[in-house]
Amino acid sequence: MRTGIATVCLSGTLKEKMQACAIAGFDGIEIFEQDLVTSPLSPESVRTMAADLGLGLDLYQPFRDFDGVTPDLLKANLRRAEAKFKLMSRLGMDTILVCSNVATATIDDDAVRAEQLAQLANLAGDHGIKVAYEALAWGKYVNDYEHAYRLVEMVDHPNLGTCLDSFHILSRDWDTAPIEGINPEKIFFVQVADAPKLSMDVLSWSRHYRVFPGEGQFELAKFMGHVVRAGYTGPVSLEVFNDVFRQSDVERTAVDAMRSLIWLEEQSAKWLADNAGNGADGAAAGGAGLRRRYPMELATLPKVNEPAGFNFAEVKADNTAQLEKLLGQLGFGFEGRHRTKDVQLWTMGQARVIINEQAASHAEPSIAALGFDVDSPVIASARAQQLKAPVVARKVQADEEVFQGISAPDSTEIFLCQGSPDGTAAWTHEFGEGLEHARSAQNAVIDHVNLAQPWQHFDEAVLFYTSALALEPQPFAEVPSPSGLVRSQVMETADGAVRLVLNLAPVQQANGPKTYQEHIAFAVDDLVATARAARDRGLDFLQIPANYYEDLDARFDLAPDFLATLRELNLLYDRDGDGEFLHFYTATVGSVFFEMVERRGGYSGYGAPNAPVRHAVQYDSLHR
Ligand SMILES: O=C(O)c1ccc(O)c(O)c1
Ligand SMILES: [Mg+2]
Repeated sequence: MRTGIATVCLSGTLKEKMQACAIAGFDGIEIFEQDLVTSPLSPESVRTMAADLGLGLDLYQPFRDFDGVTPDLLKANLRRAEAKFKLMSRLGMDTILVCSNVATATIDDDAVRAEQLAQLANLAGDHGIKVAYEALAWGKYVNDYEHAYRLVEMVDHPNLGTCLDSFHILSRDWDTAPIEGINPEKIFFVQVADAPKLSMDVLSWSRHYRVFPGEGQFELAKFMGHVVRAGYTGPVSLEVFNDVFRQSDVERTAVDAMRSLIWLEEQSAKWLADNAGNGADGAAAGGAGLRRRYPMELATLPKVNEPAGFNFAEVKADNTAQLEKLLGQLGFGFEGRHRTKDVQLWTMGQARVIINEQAASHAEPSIAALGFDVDSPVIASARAQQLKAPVVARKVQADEEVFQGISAPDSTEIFLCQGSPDGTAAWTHEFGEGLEHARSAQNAVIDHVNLAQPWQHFDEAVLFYTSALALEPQPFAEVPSPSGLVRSQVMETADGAVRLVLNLAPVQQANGPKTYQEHIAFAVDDLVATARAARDRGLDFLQIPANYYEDLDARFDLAPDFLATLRELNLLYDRDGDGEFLHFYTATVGSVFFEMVERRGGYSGYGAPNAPVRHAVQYDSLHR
């Protein structure tokens, strides 16, 4: 698959954008007109620079408001087009995107449009230029890709084809199957963008909220599957208008973009394999089940299953006393120090927490690393690296387990560990004898981990965990908090063994308290007993307001004894059609706190109705 990206996706000058695209490994770019018009570089130097960087200049765009106009306007439009064709020959470019008329069309007649597009195609032919006509979702008369293609067929000129843009097609919910019926010679260009499903006017949605494939909710593998089956072999190019990406670090965004195409390529191949034998493919393949080859080559990636569970969580601090105290009070036992590193191991049943003492001085406790159980750490690491995940190097001694580590977008280190059927971890032998602690007899596992994401890396994080770790993004929620509306996105495995919650922290106020907090939640079988024991050990619970319990009673009509127990122990409660959920939180140290949960029945949520209470209490304690 030939990869591309429009310069409009990125921040910086044209030169910076081109360099970042080359570093990220793109085959070609679309030059967005504004980027050239505002550049000090001559068209000739852009051409040379692209050649030096090994970047194809695949599309010049956009040319607007051409078709369906009065004769006077048509004359002016053809003059404008000719100037662009001449410019393109200086750039050494041969394809221009013409989008359907939004502003100046006054004649709604396909015969007129076809006649005008034919004149444009003739002129383009004189300059050796190909015109890719794209239906904008908000085009005045042409806003549907099949309509745009009908016009291309009516004109039937070698210099006129169509551009398919997934956003314009999927935002309008157009059926994508008819793409297979398009003559592949007439698909001059394909643009891809994902988006969250939002209800707003489609122009605003398109201009501000597009995201890279895998970061939104569109069925892009299916879209691409139809494009591939149509027989298209040209560039598949990202065109993502996004307010955040346009102000983020350009090299980093280009890598995020490239990751999305590598992932989309794999997902498209998978869609084609899963859907072999239906639609046009069935007829071509001569029946179900036959794998066929398509003109477009689709690369695959090392395959991984979703992780089987958390292997460990690691918290880092320069002063670890508070963390040790909290874990001890929760019922964790100290298993000892590592033979060669300044780290401690604390466990409760199968929940393993590493306290890393190597943090820089004055570093407050924060979640530094997460280990996941995978079938094959080497294969999982190969996949992540092919998806351009940065590798984390950790020093190991000869007889120690080698961890395959990658760095997540928020710099959390992700370790891919060898899972074991009984949930134990071989590396724990590297830790010396611990002190005897009055540890809990209860089993525990890591239930979920909640990571605070910097606002500019949130979408990147969703794609990272989806593509590299095979977690499934769930629809995101918004949690009201005194410091803002917190966007919360659950990423989990189908069986719920791994649940990661990504929270977009509200922007930090200059002199305000820290809004950045994250936590590790452990599941136990008997939360009330765990809470009682923790209270007896002096645990500092997050104090839940009395109003909460009144509301709880109003909503759930709880038995008075049970309600009294919840109130007494600062427990929170939720219930749905599948089961019940009990949980409590510790006070925060640095940016970290812990949660203990008990799931009853098939409850699979996180106590979402209780999240605003937690946020409010934490905010309050920071302001005190
Ligand atoms: O928003 C626009 O104007 C615009 C321009 C060119 C495109 O290819 C597109 O999809 C949208
Ligand atoms: Mg487009």
